[in-house]
Amino acid sequence: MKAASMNAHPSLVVGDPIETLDVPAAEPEAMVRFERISKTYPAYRGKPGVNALQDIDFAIPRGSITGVIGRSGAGKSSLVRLINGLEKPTTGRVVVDNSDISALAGRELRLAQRSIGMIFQHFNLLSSRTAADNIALPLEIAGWSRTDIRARVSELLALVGIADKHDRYPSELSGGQKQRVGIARALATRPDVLLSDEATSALDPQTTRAILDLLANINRELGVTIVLITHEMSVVRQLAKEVVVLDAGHVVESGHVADIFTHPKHPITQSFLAEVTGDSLPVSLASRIVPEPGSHAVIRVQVRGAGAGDTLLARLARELGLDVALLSARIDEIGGQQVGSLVLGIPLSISCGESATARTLAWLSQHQFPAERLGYVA
Ligand SMILES: Nc1ncnc2c1ncn2[C@@H]1O[C@H](COP(=O)(O)OP(=O)(O)OP(=O)(O)O)[C@@H](O)[C@H]1O
Repeated sequence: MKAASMNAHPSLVVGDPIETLDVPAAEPEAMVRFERISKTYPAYRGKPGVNALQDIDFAIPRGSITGVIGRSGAGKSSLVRLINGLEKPTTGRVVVDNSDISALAGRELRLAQRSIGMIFQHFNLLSSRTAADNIALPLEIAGWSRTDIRARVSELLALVGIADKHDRYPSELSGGQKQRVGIARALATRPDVLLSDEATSALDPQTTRAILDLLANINRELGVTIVLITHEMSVVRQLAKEVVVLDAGHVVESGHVADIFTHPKHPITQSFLAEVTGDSLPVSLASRIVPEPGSHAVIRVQVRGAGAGDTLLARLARELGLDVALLSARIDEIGGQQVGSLVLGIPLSISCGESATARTLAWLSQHQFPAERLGYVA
């Protein structure tokens, strides 16, 4: 096994700090590092080869919860199978906890895989085993004694909140309870990394919330690095602090969730975001917006940070002398930060006219508030 330099790709570690400091902040230590990865599935029985991943070069910080989001076929599963060594990269290497997992095979690979747990969309439990026996399986394979297995399984059932389901078979459990068994089984051998492959996609919103809360607790209390593979931005928003956006086998955007949510650059990220933040205006306001000048110009402004919306209104009044109307506001908590958008009405009085709107847009741009003009209200 080869130890790799932590500084091999300093600009590519996901999660540069949000604040600008005089002294460059220390780079977070990587738990998983993709180094110039490509993955091509060869042509097979007349089917053409597939370039599933190309130029993948980023790191997942130790102890983080990192979301990997992409549409179907973007390469998410291929990426996750490279982390646990189920697939080998065509070029490049995958370094997990300072070991090149792509170079391991046989017993060495199986040992490394014990420190990487995985949970699945359809839970993958054995129907003929009880909850306790499903959780015990990886411990049996690892050669634990019966006494140690019994104690560890009880501990794990309590950890995931289903101590009373010890003797239940999967068919007697709800989807959420089955996923709790899956999580307990994945954590049995005390892994450093937990891979979640669409683990909440088959669950209803309330159960999804409970499972994501459980994963957040596990990350906080056990320090396990969590990699969340998903096609749902709402899952990334609820749980992840870092996000990597995959499209057609390429990383198109990566960074802090709050940054990506407030300044999405790539069209695919923008389309994911529209699904959760909903650029839609309240119906009563949307129906009043017209293209011809009326009493107010309507501007939507992105804000972030506690109290940022109030501060913005106060500054517009103080610095531009404008009596701005707040037409609609939406503030959410994303990646631990308050982010949202305000829809403002800028008065078009005879004295200020269009120039007030132009001055407001210039001021917002100068102070780095992303803004767009939506039209006018009468
Ligand atoms: N074993 C394989 N052999 C050949 N092609 C494959 C194999 N596995 C995946 N692919 C192809 O690689 C591309 C990426 O697939 P992958 O499953 O990694 O994407 P994904 O983002 O996980 O998609 P989904 O969300 O639908 O599972 C797709 O074009 C897929 O058809």
